[in-house]
Amino acid sequence: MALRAALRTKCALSGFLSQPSSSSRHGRVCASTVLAAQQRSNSTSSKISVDFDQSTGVAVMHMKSPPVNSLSLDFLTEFCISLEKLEMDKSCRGLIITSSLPKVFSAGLDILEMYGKSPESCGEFWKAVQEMWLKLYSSNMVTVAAINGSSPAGGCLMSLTCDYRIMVDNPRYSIGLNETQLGIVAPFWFKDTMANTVGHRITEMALALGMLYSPAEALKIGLVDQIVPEEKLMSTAEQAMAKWLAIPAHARQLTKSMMRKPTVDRMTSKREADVQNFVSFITKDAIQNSLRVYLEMLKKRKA
Ligand SMILES: CCCCC/C=C\C/C=C\CCC/C=C/C(=O)SCCNC(=O)CCNC(=O)[C@H](O)C(C)(C)COP(=O)(O)OP(=O)(O)OC[C@H]1O[C@@H](n2cnc3c(N)ncnc32)[C@H](O)[C@@H]1OP(=O)(O)O
Repeated sequence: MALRAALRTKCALSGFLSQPSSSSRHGRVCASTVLAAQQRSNSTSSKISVDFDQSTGVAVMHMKSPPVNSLSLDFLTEFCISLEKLEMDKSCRGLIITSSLPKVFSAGLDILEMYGKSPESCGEFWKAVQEMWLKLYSSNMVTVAAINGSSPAGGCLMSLTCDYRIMVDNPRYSIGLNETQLGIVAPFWFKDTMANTVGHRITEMALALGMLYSPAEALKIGLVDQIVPEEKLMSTAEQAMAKWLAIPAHARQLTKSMMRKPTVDRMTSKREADVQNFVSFITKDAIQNSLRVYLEMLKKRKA
């Protein structure tokens, strides 16, 4: 609860839509850069750890919530707090998001947060999902997803919010918005985020069929930007980051805002209604039944 209270306070202070402005980090004299004797810092919470290299201004966020980095309320809360801290540190210009777990980037939203829960819990959970999306999609930092494992549904959404996606070329990994396979529906802002990346028609078909793509297929439709062997993932992410950071920050940030603001505005203007929609949808008996069947299928597949 303390974490959630901390997050609420931080969010109230910073707002969600940090627009690039004359006070953006570009060109600022940065106290932490000047004063820091230590070039690297590390912060760790139970589900996230962050390595920040002050010499490059790039942080690497490692998701480390076994077994599958599912996006539970606690995970999302820690994630948003870490993100907010980096966003407020003007010496941090870039963020690489990756997983510390083998085989899985993120299994998406934690199904157990949506199954058998009260409407109030579901509402609190959904607000945290919205917040993660808003913070990432409107971040002033350059964001790179280093996708080192499967990344279905909410995991795919998290990747899609980044500026650039690099995935390990392993055909056993998959990525996509597979919600319909669970008997649920990707909300409009998941759909918008994917359509902004791969276009309307591909999104329509992908969402309707709940498609999960191999890395090679994902590259072909533009769902990821690059595929690389596992051992080259982080060096490629660093190279991509350097390329994006070489662009004048104010120009890059204004361009990002110009491209993403209509989508962000649409979501923020419907935020409350979206929570109500989610709660009334997910608590329906038929939807709860679909989630139960899906959870059983996951367990059977394992056995
Ligand atoms: C017009 C009206 C519209 C209204 C619309 C309004 C609102 C919208 C409504 C709803 C929107 C919801 C959006 C939902 C988004 C999501 O992200 S849903 C989650 C989707 N995720 C998945 O389908 C992934 C499922 N998992 C897997 O496929 C695999 O686990 C894997 C990620 C590929 C990893 O495989 P593997 O390494 O083999 O691990 P296991 O399968 O053995 O799993 C280990 C344990 O983890 C549990 N688990 C897996 N995924 C999840 C998850 N997402 N949540 C919770 N738990 C998960 C799995 O059951 C195993 O548990 P046990 O060890 O057996 O206890």
